[in-house]
Amino acid sequence: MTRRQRARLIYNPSAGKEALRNQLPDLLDILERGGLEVSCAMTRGANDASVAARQASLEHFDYVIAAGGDGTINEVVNGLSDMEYRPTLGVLPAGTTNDLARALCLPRDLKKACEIIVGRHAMPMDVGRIGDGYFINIAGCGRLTELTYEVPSKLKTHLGQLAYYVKGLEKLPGLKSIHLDIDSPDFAYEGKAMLCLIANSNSVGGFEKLAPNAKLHDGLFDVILVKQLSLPELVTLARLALKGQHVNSDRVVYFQTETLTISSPDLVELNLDGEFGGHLPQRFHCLKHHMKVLVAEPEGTKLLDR
Ligand SMILES: Nc1ncnc2c1ncn2[C@@H]1O[C@H](COP(=O)(O)OP(=O)(O)OP(=O)(O)O)[C@@H](O)[C@H]1O
Repeated sequence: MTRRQRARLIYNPSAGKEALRNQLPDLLDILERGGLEVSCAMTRGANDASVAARQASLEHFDYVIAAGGDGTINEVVNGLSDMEYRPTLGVLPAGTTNDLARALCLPRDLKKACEIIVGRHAMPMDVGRIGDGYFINIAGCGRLTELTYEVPSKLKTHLGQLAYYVKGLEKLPGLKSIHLDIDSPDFAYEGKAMLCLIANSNSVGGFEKLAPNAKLHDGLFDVILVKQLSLPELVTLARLALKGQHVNSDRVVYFQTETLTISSPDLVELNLDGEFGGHLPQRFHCLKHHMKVLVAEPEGTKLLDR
């Protein structure tokens, strides 16, 4: 008799609008009926998801299911990325923005997302490495990126995605540029910038066209640098970004690369998948196909063809 495959469900009960708490029994039922033997690990605070993911790797689970927002998925990927054996990742998008789930075309409905997990259709996914840490969607620097971890969790629970825009509007008038020195085999830049994003996926901060050519499995980062600009120019650019047309602006530099170094004479904070990720200088590497992730069968095939 073949053994049932084992999954460790790592869930953050505080993520998003706290929908996981009520739905957990139903979700476990779908996973079990789909032939998975599931055990759970609930997070209580920072780094718990990383520790639980590492443990699941040591115990040779077939799958690790990350249930929460991008912060929880980031922790799970950080826990797994250094391990020799990396279970296939499943995602239950229970956060506020859910950038990875958007990039993977996963449904927001958690029951439907469980159906996709039991379908067991895996595709390869790149992971970004920076120092001894990892990211899946995005690394960013510039004052605008700092707002993502300044949004209080209570505000996100009540307002969802809107909480980010409220915080963004509050910050806009005081926004200052920073000096960046970017070096890569594909492009170099030295000068003032409002923002620099190193994208692994096409969905960043809920904007699905911010890095329009980014693919999760191409082994490349899409780098988007916004040069110094005035407040009205920034508003115009944000409007273009909704349609993916900002990359044609002369205020934007857009290129793809496997590796790059960013430094600055200023004290510049880094944002990794929406959380604080240390300071510049840093070297970034895109680790091609470092993980496997579960997706819907026709969607996953389309994603690979894109
Ligand atoms: N039980 C818990 N109670 C409160 N905070 C928690 C708990 N477990 C984990 N956390 C914290 O939750 C954060 C990650 O949240 P996550 O990204 O999953 O959801 P979110 O912030 O609602 O969604 P998004 O990242 O999409 O905005 C981490 O900073 C982690 O320390």
